[in-house]
Amino acid sequence: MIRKLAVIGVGLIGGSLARALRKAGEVREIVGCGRGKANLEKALELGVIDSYTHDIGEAVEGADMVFLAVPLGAMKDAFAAMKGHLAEDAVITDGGSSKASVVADAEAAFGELPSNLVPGHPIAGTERNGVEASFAELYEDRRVILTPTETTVPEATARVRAMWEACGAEVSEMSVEHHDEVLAATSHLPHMLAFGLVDALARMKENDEIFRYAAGGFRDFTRIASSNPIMWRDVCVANGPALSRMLSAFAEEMNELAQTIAAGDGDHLLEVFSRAKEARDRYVDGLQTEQSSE
Ligand SMILES: NC(=O)C1=CN([C@@H]2O[C@H](COP(=O)(O)OP(=O)(O)OC[C@H]3O[C@@H](n4cnc5c(N)ncnc54)[C@H](O)[C@@H]3O)[C@@H](O)[C@H]2O)C=CC1
Ligand SMILES: O=C(O)C(=O)Cc1ccc(O)cc1
Repeated sequence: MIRKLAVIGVGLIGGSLARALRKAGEVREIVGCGRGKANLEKALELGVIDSYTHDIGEAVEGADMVFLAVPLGAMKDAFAAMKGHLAEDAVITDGGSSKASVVADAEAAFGELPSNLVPGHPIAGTERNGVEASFAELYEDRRVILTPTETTVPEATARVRAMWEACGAEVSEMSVEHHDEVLAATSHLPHMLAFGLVDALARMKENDEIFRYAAGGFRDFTRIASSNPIMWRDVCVANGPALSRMLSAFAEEMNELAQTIAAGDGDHLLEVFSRAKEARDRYVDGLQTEQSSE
C-alpha cells in the first residue's frame, strides 16, 4: 500500500498510473503536480488526484512514492526541484521512453545517483495525451521495464515492481543500455517512420488528393504520427545515437528494396515479403498465446 503518491506530470502516463492504483485500492493519497492549471483542475474533477500543486518540492513532501511522467526534456529540472524535499523512505521512479538520459539527469541534479532511484518504462501508451486520455486499464497485461542502476537498492526496485504489478503489468528488468537499444528498434524507429511518411506526403502539393485515396493500411500505419511532437522531439534528443544508428540501417534496407523493385526482381521481393509475413505472424501469435494463457 502506497501512503502518498506524488505524480509529476498528470497526463496519459501519470494519470493512468494514478487511476490504476486507485482502482486496485493500493494508494491512500495522490498529489498531482504540473505546470498547466487547466489539466490539473481536470485531473481533480475526474478524481484522478486528490489535490495538486505547481511546486514539485511541495508535491513530494511526505510522499513514499514519486512518479515522474513529464517529457524527457523536463526530467532534469524536476529532479533538481525535489532535492531536499524528499521523505526518508521515498522511492523515485519514472515512465520516460528512454533511460540513459533520465539516469544522467538524476545524477546531475542530485550530485550523485540516488540509491532510491528506479528508472522505469511502461511499454504501453497511445497517440493521445493529457489527463483526459488516461485510463485505469492502460497497463493491464502490458510490459513494464525497470532499469535499476548500480546504486539502486533492491528494496526500492521491489517496491516499484509491486506498484506496477498492482496495475496488472508484467515487470522485467534490464540494463539502461540494453533498454535504449531495444526500444530504439521497436518503438522509436516506427514512430520516426510514421512521422516521416506523413510529413513527406503532406508536403507534396497533391496531398489532399493523396490522403483522400488512402486505405485502411495507411490509417493503421500512421496512427502514431498523431503522437505528441514535444514528447517525440525529447525522445529523439535523449536516445539520439541508438536511434540514428537504427534509422541509418533501416534506410539501407529501404534502398536495397528500391533497387530490387527497380530491377523487377520478383523472386527476391517474394522472399523478403514472405520472411516479413512469417515474422509478423509469429509475433501476433505470440501476443495471442500470452493473452490466452493469462
Ligand atoms: N505517450 C505514450 O504513449 C507514452 C509516453 N511515455 C513517456 O511518459 C512521459 C509522459 O508522457 P505522456 O503522459 O504521454 O505525456 P502527456 O503530455 O500526456 O503528459 C505530460 C504531462 O507533463 C506535464 N509537463 C510538461 N512539461 C512539464 C514541465 N516542464 N514540468 C512539469 N510538468 C510538465 C504536462 O502538463 C502534462 O500534464 C514521457 O516521458 C514519455 O516519454 C512512456 C510510455 C508511453
Ligand atoms: O501508441 C502506441 O501504440 C505506442 O507505441 C505508445 C508508446 C509510445 C511511447 C512509448 O515509450 C511506449 C509506448
